[in-house]
Amino acid sequence: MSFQTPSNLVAPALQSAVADSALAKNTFVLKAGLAQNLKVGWSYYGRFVLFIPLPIQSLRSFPKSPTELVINAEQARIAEEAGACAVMALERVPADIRKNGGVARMSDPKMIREIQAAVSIPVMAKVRIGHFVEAQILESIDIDYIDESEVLTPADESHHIDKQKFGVPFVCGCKNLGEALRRIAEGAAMIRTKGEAGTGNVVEAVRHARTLMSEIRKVQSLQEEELYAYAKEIQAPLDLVKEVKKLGRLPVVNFAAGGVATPADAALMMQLGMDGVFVGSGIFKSGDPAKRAKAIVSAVTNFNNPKVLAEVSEDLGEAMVGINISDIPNGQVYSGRGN
Ligand SMILES: O=C(CO)[C@H](O)[C@H](O)COP(=O)(O)O
Repeated sequence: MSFQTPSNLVAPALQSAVADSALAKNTFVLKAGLAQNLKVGWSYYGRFVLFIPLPIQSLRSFPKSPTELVINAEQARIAEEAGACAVMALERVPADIRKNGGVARMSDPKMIREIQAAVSIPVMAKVRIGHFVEAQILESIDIDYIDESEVLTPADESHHIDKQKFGVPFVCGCKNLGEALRRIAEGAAMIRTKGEAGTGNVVEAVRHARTLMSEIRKVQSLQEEELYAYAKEIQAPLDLVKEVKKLGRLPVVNFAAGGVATPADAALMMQLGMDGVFVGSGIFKSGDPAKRAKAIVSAVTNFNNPKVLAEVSEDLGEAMVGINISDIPNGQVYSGRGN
């Protein structure tokens, strides 16, 4: 496998694409070009990108009131109009998966096709950890990216999907460097922190980002001969540990995910060194998803500018209420799934 090194050359193009789409309300500028980039394995540097996982039932029902949690067809484009570079098609945002319980599986392909038809930006969809047949099905319907996600109920407690066998790129979650490198060795083209999805609580995403970044700094400080023992300690392939030392970062794009609920949360994750942000429940469980989505896009782009962050944080309406991690019942801590 060859690893794609982030290329700063592509960053300005991507940045302007996001800015353009925010300006040109109904003009969707992140089209095939970006999809192509996604498919060739994230050969660009996605620092200014925001992903907004999109609840799929939004295409099927209209809200009964402004605070209705089910989102309508218009809102299917919220993410796109807000400047997101991709959407994640799923039936329920993680907060609802958490609330409803039961076994969470890959979404109905018909529903995913509806999302593909509704937006022009790339569409991602989730499979259960280890469920390679769900991945084969998604690949067959030309999904742009597969998320092998701990938010769904794991299908295999010991094995992740061998992602090298697929043409479609995969994203996987991690809590630390060892986990990230194991997923990359299996073929993941993108990594995200796991955080604790559906809680509206950023604390776990922060923990995972800090752990990952400090372990990357540790690798950089080690001498070559010390890498062997460290690779063994974190249970990661030696060649990838060496690659991290050389690059001073993961060899693939790394986004924050799980619990981001405010523009400040998104900027926090960016300042901690993430390349972009996934946001789902924090937007679609808030009082004004459209406004919050735009604000979060702006926060990701202007993550180092407190004045802009203050402006976009104003008057956003009700935020997602959120859950304290200590209140999550045993077995419902998603970040512990699939190590
Ligand atoms: O796809 C994901 C994980 O597979 C989500 O992007 C992520 O975890 C979103 O969580 P939240 O709803 O808390 O924003």
